[in-house]
Amino acid sequence: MRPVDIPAFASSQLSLLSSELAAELQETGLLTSTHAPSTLARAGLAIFNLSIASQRTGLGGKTLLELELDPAVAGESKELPEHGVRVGDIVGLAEQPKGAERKKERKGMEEKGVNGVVTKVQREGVTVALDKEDVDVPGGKLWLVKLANDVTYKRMNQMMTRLQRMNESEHSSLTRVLFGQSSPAPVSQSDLDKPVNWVDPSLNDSQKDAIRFALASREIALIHGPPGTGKTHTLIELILQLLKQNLRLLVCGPSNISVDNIVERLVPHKVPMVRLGHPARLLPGVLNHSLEVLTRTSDAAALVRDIREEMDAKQASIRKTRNGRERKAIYGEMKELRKDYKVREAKCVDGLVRESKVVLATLHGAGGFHLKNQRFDVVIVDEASQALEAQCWVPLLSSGAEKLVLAGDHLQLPPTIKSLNSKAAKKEGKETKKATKDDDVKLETTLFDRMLAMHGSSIKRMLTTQYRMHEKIMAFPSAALYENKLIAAEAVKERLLKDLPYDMEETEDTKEPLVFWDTQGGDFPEKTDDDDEPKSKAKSLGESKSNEHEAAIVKKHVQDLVDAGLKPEDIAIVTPYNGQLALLSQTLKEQFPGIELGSVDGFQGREKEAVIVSLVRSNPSHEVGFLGEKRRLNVAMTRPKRHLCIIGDSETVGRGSKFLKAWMEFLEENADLRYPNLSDVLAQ
Ligand SMILES: Nc1ncnc2c1ncn2[C@@H]1O[C@H](COP(=O)(O)OP(=O)(O)OP(=O)(O)O)[C@@H](O)[C@H]1O
Repeated sequence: MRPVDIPAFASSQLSLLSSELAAELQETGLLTSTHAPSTLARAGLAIFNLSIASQRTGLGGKTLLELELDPAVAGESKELPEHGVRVGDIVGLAEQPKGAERKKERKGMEEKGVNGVVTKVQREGVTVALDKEDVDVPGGKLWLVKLANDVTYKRMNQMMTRLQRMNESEHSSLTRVLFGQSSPAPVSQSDLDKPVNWVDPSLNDSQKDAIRFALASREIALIHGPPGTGKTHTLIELILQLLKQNLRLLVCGPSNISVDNIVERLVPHKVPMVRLGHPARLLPGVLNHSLEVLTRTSDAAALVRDIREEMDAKQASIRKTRNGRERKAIYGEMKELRKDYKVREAKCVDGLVRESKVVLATLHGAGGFHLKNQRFDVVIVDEASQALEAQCWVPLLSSGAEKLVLAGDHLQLPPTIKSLNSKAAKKEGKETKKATKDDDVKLETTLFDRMLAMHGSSIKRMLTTQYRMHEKIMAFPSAALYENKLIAAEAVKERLLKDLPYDMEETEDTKEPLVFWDTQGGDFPEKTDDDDEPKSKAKSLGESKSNEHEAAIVKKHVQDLVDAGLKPEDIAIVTPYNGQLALLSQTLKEQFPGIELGSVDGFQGREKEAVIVSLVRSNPSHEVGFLGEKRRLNVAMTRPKRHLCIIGDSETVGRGSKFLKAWMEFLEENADLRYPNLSDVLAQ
C-alpha cells in the first residue's frame, strides 16, 4: 500500500476540478454566449414565452418565482415545449427578445436578467429560486436560459482546499486510512459473529454478511451491490442497526432521488430524521421530514411562519407597484424583515437538526450551513460509485465522522466527466483506455475505486442474490463482471413476459427472455448525424450516431410485444447514442404513448419488464466507440426483468474488445437469434 500525500492529492483534485469546470463552462458557456436564443430553445436549453404565475418566499428568505406559459400564447394545452431544463440547473431569466432579435446572438440576459436555481420542473411550469435578494423581477413575457453551474464546484473546491491546508495533527484516523497512511483496523471474527437482532429477518445471507461486516469495521466498509441485489434494502437495515448502537448518522447520495429513496424506506421505522434540501426537489413522500417543511409546520416554527407571511405580502405588493420610489421603500422594509427572519429561522433549524439521529442530504447538500457545528459518528454514502471523490469529502469533512460506509457498484457507470468526454467525443471510446494507463490522481477515479485499489477486497462485501432479472438475462454480466457469483432469486429467475399479471398472449417473444437481432452483413449501416449536411451551429449541438434500419427493427419488435398484450409503459428502449435516441423518439413516442426511451447513462438505477437495446454501430472499420466501455453495456443489459432484446451488428461489435467479443459469442449461443431481412424491415 503506497500512502498518498494529502496536500498533493488535494492540489491535483483542485486542478482537475478546475479543468472540469472549464469544460462545463465551455460546453454551456459556448452555447449560451454564441448561439442565438432561438437556437438555444431548439436545443432545449432555453424556454420562451413564460410569465410569472406566483411569487413567494422560500428557505433562507429566497424569492421563488413560479413560471408558466404566458396565457396569450399558451392555447389549450398549457404544457411547456420539450426542454432540457432540470431541477438544480442554474438559469438566467430576462425579458424576452423580440422577433428578429431571437435569431441573433443573445443580448439583454447579462444586463437585465436575474439568475437563480431551478427548484421544480413540471409539465406546465418551472419554479426558480432567485440568487440575489431584493432584485427587480423582470416583467412582461420572459425567457429562461440554462447557464453553467459552478455551485457544486465551489463546494468541492472548498473541501479540497481545506484538505490541502490541514496539518498532519488535524487528520482523523479515518482520513489517514483513506489516504493509506494507516491500514484499516482488522475486523475480528468475534466481532463478525456478534448476534444481531435483525429488524428484517428476510434479508439474504450476503446482505446479512455485508451488514455484520459494516457494523464490525472501525473505519471503512464497502458494500458492493451489483444490479438488483438490494443495496438500498441492505443500507436500511444497517442504518437501523447503527441506531440501536446509539450512533448518529449522516446519510448521503449523489442525487436527490438516491437520498429520497432511503428516506422513504426509513419512514415506516419511525426514525428521528431530517432531510436537508429544497422541498421542491424532494419526492412528495418525504416532505414531512424535509427541514424546510418542518421549519414551517413544527411548533418551534410559529415565529418563523409569522414573519414569512409578512414577507410574502410585501413581495406581492412589490409586483403590483409601478412607482419606483414606493418599490424602493418596500425593498427597504423587506431587507429588515429578512434579517430578522434569518435569525429566527437559523435558531429553529438548528434545534430541528440537533434532535435528529439521522440526517439525510445530497453529498453537496451536506456542506450547507445547517450542519455547521453538528457532529456525526458515521457517514453512509449510497450510490458512491456515481460520485466524484471530492463530493464525498463534503460530508466527511463537515461531519467529523470516524467511520465511513460506501455502497455502490464500480462496474456500472461512474460519474460523467466532461473534461474527459470532450476529448472522448472526438476519439470515440479510446479515451477510457488512455485515461486509465497511469495511476495518477484522476477525477473519474471514485473514492470507492480508490479504496478498493488501495486496501483490496478485504474492506468490501458483495451482495450476490439479485431480485430483478431472469437468470438468462443475468448470466452474461454475472460471468463477465461479477466472478460468476450472482444468483437469481427464486421469484425472478424464470419470470417471463407471458406470466405478467395481465392479459398476455404467448408468442415467440413473450416466452423468450433473451433475443438477439443480428444485423451483420452490412445492410444496416450506422450514420453520423451530420454525414450529409454541412456542419452548422445547431448541428454541432448534438452530433451523434444513428442507424435508421436498426430503428425499424426496434419498431417492429415493440409492435410485436404490444400486439402480444404488453403495455407500452412496461417497455424501455435504451441506446448509447443521442442521435439514435432522437430518431427513435420521433417514430415511437406518438405511436406507443407511455413507452420510455432513454440513453443508457440516463437509465442507470432503473428497471423495466422489457428492454430493447439498440447498439447502433455498424461500419466496415469495426469502430465501436462508446460501446468499448463495458460499464455502459453492463448498465444497458441489466435493466430488464423479463425480456432483453439486443439489436446490433455482431461483426462490428464483436471486434471492439474482448468483452464485446465474449458478449457476441454468448448471445449467439444463448439468445433466440434472429437475422432481419432488410426488405421486410423496410416494408414495415
Ligand atoms: N432479502 C430480500 N428479499 C426479498 N426481496 C429483496 C431482498 N432484498 C432486496 N429485495 C428486493 O430487491 C429489489 C431491489 O432492491 P433495492 O431497491 O434495495 O436494490 P438496489 O440494489 O438498491 O437497486 P439497484 O440495482 O438499482 O442499485 C427491491 O424490489 C427489493 O424489495
